[in-house]
This record gives sequence, C-alpha cells and structure tokens, in this order.
Amino acid sequence: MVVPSPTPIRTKTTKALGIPTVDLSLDNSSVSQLIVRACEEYGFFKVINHGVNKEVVTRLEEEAARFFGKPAAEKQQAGPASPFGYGCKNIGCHGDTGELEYLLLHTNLLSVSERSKTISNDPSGFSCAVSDYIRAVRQLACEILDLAAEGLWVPDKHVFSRLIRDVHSDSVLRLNHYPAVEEIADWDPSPIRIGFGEHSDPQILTILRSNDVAGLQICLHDGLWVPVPPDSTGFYVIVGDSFQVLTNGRFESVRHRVLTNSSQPRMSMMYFGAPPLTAWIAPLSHMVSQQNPSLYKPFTWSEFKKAAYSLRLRDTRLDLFKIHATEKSASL
Ligand SMILES: C=C1C[C@]23C[C@@]1(O)CC[C@H]2[C@@]12CC[C@H](O)[C@@](C)(C(=O)O1)[C@H]2[C@@H]3C(=O)O
Ligand SMILES: O=C(O)CCC(=O)C(=O)O
Ligand SMILES: [Fe+2]
Repeated sequence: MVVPSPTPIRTKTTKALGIPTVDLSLDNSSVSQLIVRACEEYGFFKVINHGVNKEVVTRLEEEAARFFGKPAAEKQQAGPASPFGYGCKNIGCHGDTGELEYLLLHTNLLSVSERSKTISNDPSGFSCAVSDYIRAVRQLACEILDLAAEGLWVPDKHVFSRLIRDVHSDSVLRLNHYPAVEEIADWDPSPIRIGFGEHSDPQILTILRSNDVAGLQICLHDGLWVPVPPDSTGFYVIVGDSFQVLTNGRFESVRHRVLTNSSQPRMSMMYFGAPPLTAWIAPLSHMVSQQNPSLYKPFTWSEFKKAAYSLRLRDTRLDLFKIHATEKSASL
C-alpha cells in the first residue's frame, strides 16, 4: 500500500515534444502518480525500462517483415481482414481507407495458431513469435493498469487488469505496415498521406511499438496535433474509450492518427487490451460521487464493440452511452 505524497511529484515526467515518459524502474508510488497524471493530461505516454525482452520484439518484427514482403497474391490468402486476417488499404467495413496493409489477430492462442497457417510458411515459428509477444505486452499492460489503479486510490488494485487477463479477453493484436512513400514529384501538391485516419481506440488500453520511422500523431485536449517521436526501444501507451468510462471521464481516450511521408517503411505493432465480450463496463463506484455523478450508462464490451464497429473510424462512439444532464439530475 502506498501513502499519499505530501508534495506533488513534478520532476520525473520528462517531456519529448510535450509527451510524458514514464520510467517503470522508479518506485511504484512515484510511477503510479506519473501514470495517472499522463492519462489525465494526455491519455498517452511512453514507457521506458519496461522489462519486455528485446528478442521477443525483434522476433515478431522479423516475422511481420517476412509476411509483408511476400507477393500481394500470397498475402491475400490470409484475408479478409474482417473480423481477423490480412487487410490492404481498407480499414473496417464503412469505407475508411489508409496507405497501409495490416494483419489483425485475436489474441486467443488457438486462434493465433489456426491463423498462422495462412500467414507463414513456418506457422509454428510465426505462432510462437506472436504468442510470446502477446504474453509480454499483456503483462506490461497489466502492470500499467495496476499502477493506474494504485494512483487513483482504487481499493482493488487489479480491478482493471483482471479484465484483460481473463482467459476470455477479447484483446486484439494488430501489425501495421506503411510502405515508404515514393520519391515525390515536384508537381505533387499533397506529399503527406493518411496512413491511418484520426480515431480513438475502443478498448481499455493500447500498447504500441513501432520501428524508428515517424508518422504517429496525437491530438491534445486543446485540439493541437503533436507528432510522436518514434522510439523502437520503448512502448507507447494509449488510453482507450473503455478506460475513459471505467474512470468516469477522469482519463480521456486520446485521438491519434498516422501521416506517412517517409522514404522508409513504418512498421507498428499494437496490442489492444479488451475485456471478455460479456464483461460489464461502467464507471467504478470509487470514481462516482455526488460531485462527480456517473457520466455513462453501463454496457457490455460486446454492446460497445458492436456500436464501435458499426461506425466510421473517426466517429466518437461514447456519445451513444452518455448519461444526459436531465437523467443525471433525475437519478440524484
Ligand atoms: C472503421 C473501423 C475500424 C475499426 C472498427 C471501426 O468500425 C471503428 C473502430 C476501428 C478500430 C480502431 C482501433 C483498432 O485498430 C481496431 C482494430 C479497433 O478495435 O477499432 C480498429 C477497427 C478495425 O480496423 O477493424
Ligand atoms: O500504426 C500506428 O502507429 C497506429 C495505428 C493505430 O492507431 C491503430 O491501429 O489503431
Ligand atoms: Fe489506434
């Protein structure tokens, strides 16, 4: 159990272009406060000294590069992307597009091993690389969620992590490949391309890792878009819509996008930590009071996912589950 710090901890959040960096090797009570502050102010931060084995990351990166290097016709055999598999340029089912290709995988181990047969000539090597990576980043996500709970003074420290640790968790792994932009002709008026359009992630927490190629941007509370410096050794943490609900709006999911204009290909891997389909998502009682009435109606992850997947990428789906002012006053 940590005790409240008498003085606010201000010094240990280093800012690279305004983005907080949290050093996970510091003591738990400092780290938990830093995480809470980063989630409140940005809904986004970088973690360093995270303990994830470099070899686990490299192995998956190599498997992904091998897959994306295959001829188009072979890659199509792992498609379509919906609900899981290979996709190229089309994102979701409602007309969104981006300059990328990707693999979407459910994190369920059986499903990974089944899918690998269409992805790799060495399915067990691919499946093993994916499973090891999922285990490592799930552990990291759980540590971060436990620290966040501690920083929020929630009595049950595992209240968030339990949702994604569950064997029936609906978490997803996504491997994105943004091809290099060809030499731009002088007359081309739009050298910057949308790699992945503006959106928030519907899940609880996303753990993002990329190679050293830029492109990711986040939107600050004042609407300013900030480029995220790539760092292949760290992980970026993204607050998702479900975390916003669980914390009754104290944390806000961050809108982000990828713009590509690089002569190098960008590769990224995202672990989207989600609860089981049947799990209920509602503001924790600890986050609700007379001064802070509940902002959202309870829903299951299945209901929310269905709503999110029926909308466009840039849509704000939480509006559908908001409690309106009149309902709030009626419930007091
Ligand atoms: C347009 C869409 C793509 C998406 C499903 C959706 O209808 C709206 C949410 C999108 C998103 C964003 C975060 C993740 O990349 C993703 C896998 C997810 O869970 O929600 C994607 C969905 C997708 O690419 O299918
Ligand atoms: O590829 C990236 O860097 C980010 C992609 C992303 O935000 C997503 O897949 O949800
Ligand atoms: Fe995202």
